[in-house]
Amino acid sequence: MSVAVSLLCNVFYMIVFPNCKINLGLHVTNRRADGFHDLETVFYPLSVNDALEVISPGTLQFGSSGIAVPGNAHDNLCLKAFHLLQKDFPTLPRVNIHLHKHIPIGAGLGGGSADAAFMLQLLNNKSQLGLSEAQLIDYAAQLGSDCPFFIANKPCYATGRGEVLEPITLDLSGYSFLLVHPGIHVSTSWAFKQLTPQLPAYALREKIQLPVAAWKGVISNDFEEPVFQAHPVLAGIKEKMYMGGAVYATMSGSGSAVVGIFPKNKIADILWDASYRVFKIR
Ligand SMILES: C[C@](O)(CO)[C@H](O)COP(=O)(O)OP(=O)(O)OC[C@H]1O[C@@H](n2ccc(N)nc2=O)[C@H](O)[C@@H]1O
Ligand SMILES: Nc1ncnc2c1ncn2[C@@H]1O[C@H](COP(=O)(O)OP(=O)(O)OP(=O)(O)O)[C@@H](O)[C@H]1O
Repeated sequence: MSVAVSLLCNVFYMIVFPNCKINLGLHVTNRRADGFHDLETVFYPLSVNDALEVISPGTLQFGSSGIAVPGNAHDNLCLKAFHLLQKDFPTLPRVNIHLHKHIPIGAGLGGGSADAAFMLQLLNNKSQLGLSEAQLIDYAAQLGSDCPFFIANKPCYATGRGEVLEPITLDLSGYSFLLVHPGIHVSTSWAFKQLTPQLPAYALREKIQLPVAAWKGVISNDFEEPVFQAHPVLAGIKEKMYMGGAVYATMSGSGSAVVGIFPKNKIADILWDASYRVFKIR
């Protein structure tokens, strides 16, 4: 490719909409020597989205609007994704990034991981880096345990740290979803420390294929016990969802978002505290 064509390829304006995930079942099975834990879970993508805008070439800049992202902007996962690729592709043109943050943070919805994974994919496509899905998953795993899932971004049974992904057939399009985040920020590393890893009492990989109506009391999230104990309001949210007709309800990841699965277009009109963030995905 000539220099002129290669430069042209790197001139782009792009907006993508990173989505969130929920965990359906989650078991922490082993504490590892590297400080992480082995787990098994089923990841399911849902359409609550951020907006990620990237302009190239530019001066390397990051700005955000919407929900305030805690911490220093230099540590934002979007920039970390850029720097990670730049290490291996030193000629990667600098980009101007704007993130509009809509996915609640510290909610177990993987929003930061989604932003990072979408950034990797965008740079790979627009700057024609030629990375395969497997290579992108390797990069994503360096940015966070939830991050590789968003490269696949389809229902997956996950093991390892969360990066060993096996796509599964799980179509929940016949249901509506209610996501409630009461504003409690749960630290993921704190949540892992509350658990004693153990082998699960049932095979999640098989039980997830049962009808959703059979999941209650079968498919569980190990984090619910300690996180509900620390924040009893969360158990109340889950209970309200069942009272409102949810077919299944669970906390997502290490919390604190609670998700209810309802019959299609039959999400109950539950009155929530005005400070809660409530999302209906019909
Ligand atoms: C709880 C889940 O959301 C379930 O999908 C994920 O396991 C969390 O993934 P994540 O937020 O991407 O987590 P990371 O950013 O990789 O790690 C944050 C911290 O959580 C703990 N951590 C995370 C993932 C894992 N498999 N074992 C861990 O022990 C570690 O203390 C780590 O320092
Ligand atoms: N683009 C980003 N969006 C959100 N958080 C970010 C971002 N970049 C860095 N962070 C940092 O990551 C932390 C957690 O982000 P995230 O929203 O992925 O957590 P979470 O909802 O608990 O997800 P998980 O399911 O991965 O635990 C925040 O406290 C924030 O400081």
